[in-house]
Amino acid sequence: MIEFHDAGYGYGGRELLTEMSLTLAPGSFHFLTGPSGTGKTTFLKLCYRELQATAGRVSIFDEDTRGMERDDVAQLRRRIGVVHQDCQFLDHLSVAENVALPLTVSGQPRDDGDLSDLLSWVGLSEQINARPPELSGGERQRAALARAVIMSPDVILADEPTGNVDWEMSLRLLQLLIELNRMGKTVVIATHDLHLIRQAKSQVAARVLRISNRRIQQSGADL
Ligand SMILES: Nc1ncnc2c1ncn2[C@@H]1O[C@H](COP(=O)(O)OP(=O)(O)OP(=O)(O)O)[C@@H](O)[C@H]1O
Repeated sequence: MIEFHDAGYGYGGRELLTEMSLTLAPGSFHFLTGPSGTGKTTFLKLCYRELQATAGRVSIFDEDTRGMERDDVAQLRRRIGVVHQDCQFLDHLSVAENVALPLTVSGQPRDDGDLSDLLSWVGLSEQINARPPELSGGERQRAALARAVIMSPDVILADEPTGNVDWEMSLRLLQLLIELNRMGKTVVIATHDLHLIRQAKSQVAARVLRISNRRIQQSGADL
């Protein structure tokens, strides 16, 4: 589904990630971990072609992402939902409108029943008409997850989705991501939280990608 072939990336010629060869198979569940600043967000950006590898090659859905046309990139992004680390929203729109934004932007019809089901799945039924500044940290993360999955993507990339929330909320978010994986979605979660990785182990066949010394090391979830 997403394949790295001896891929590397550097900002401004300074190598950050190197010699990455790995496959994120359809329906797989991966944690991506490593100290702050080692390149987790950068790796995720390579996975949705926000960045292009500066060495080697990254293929997404069997397509080489080098020199891809803008339309092809847009097409590919529709199949990938991203939960960004800072989960930005448009503050003048309601939670429901923010979550539905990917549909609006791509000119697709919005089914209010489906939207309400999705918001209830993430536990935000009460906040449908709230504005983003009224949400707590955990509610924002769940709204960001709902927005990432509204287009029914095949892949979900979550960048520190439990960054600013307490343990109980982290588990709730993890549960939602595990449910998505059970529906057949490929899931990648970037996190510092080793407890979260251990917690997932009993429920899902998670693999761990650890960034160390500019390279990605793969292992099971036995930490
Ligand atoms: N646009 C950019 N231009 C130059 N350097 C950048 C850019 N984006 C990130 N970097 C640098 O690349 C390195 C890796 O950043 P990245 O955000 O991928 O790390 P991370 O592992 O996700 O960090 P954190 O856990 O703190 O979120 C950092 O040193 C960062 O300063």
